[in-house]
Amino acid sequence: MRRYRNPNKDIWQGRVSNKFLYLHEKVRCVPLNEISEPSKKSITLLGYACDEGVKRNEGRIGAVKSPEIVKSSLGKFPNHLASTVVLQDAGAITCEDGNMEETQAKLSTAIYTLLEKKQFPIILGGGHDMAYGHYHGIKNFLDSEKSKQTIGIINFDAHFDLRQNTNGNNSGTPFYQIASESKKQDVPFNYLCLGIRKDANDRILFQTAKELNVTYILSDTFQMQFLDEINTWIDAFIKNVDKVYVTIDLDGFSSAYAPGVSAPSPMGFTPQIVLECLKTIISSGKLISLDIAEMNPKFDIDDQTAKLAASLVHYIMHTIY
Ligand SMILES: N=CN[C@@H](CCC(=O)O)C(=O)O
Ligand SMILES: [Mn+2]
Ligand SMILES: [Mn+2]
Repeated sequence: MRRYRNPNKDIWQGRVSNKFLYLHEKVRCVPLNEISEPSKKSITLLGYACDEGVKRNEGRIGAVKSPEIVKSSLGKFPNHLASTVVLQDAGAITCEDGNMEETQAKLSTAIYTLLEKKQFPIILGGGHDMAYGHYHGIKNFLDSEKSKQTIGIINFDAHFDLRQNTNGNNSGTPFYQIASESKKQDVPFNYLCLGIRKDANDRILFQTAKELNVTYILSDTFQMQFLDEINTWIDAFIKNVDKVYVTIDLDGFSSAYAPGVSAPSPMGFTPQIVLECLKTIISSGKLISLDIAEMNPKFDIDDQTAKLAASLVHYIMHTIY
């Protein structure tokens, strides 16, 4: 299959217990075209091995290699999932020729398939252009169901990623593209950004956010001492939509936690506030799919960012089921 790599079982290694104590012992490698409807609850991990969008956005490339590194870190973590929960690795969507748009389309189709097969998808990027394909997969799936359901996008990020795509699409344009298409289709654009840095978004981006009615919390208030108020904003946002798509850009975390990204944030947020917000989002029962973007192993230190991404996946898996 073009733009697709089968799961590689060699990356799933670690301490051997023979009692499913570790996630590498729990995970099943299942190619995308063999994913079937589960009798139990099922989580599928899929890579988005593409940093073409980062390259086009003049960022530091390297994220293409991240999905397998995050999976490999996760495999060494303990497994506390119930035996009734299935965990699958479905490989990765790839981009060898610079055609990011076709890779996004391939991701969209993969998301549609995963949702149709009643999986909870966790997508590991790759650049944040992943969000454009991911959103479309969710939208196409919901549109195929008879009831019209609305999607709320919650983005943990230092950046709005609302750059206008007049000179092409890249890792900084996905939510602008979604907003423009939503307007044309007369579909609401529900976008909540958590952790926006004033020193990392220019005036045009703030103006665009205002015009598109984007709700956002700045990084200086996206902190544990404001948790009650933050939860009030999240609850109000979720109440207004049918399904929630969460996207976590690792460059929103302080570079003390996430040095391995294209655009680091020394003044970024903490893992604690993100876990609290994820708990709130998951408890709504509306979370349909999730991704983690922008991990760049080339700039990681002692695998800290890979482990942070793996810890987020670990927390999410153990909180949804
Ligand atoms: N994915 C988004 N990237 C940021 C990059 C910022 C930077 O290079 O400092 C953006 O376009 O805003
Ligand atoms: Mn970002
Ligand atoms: Mn981003």
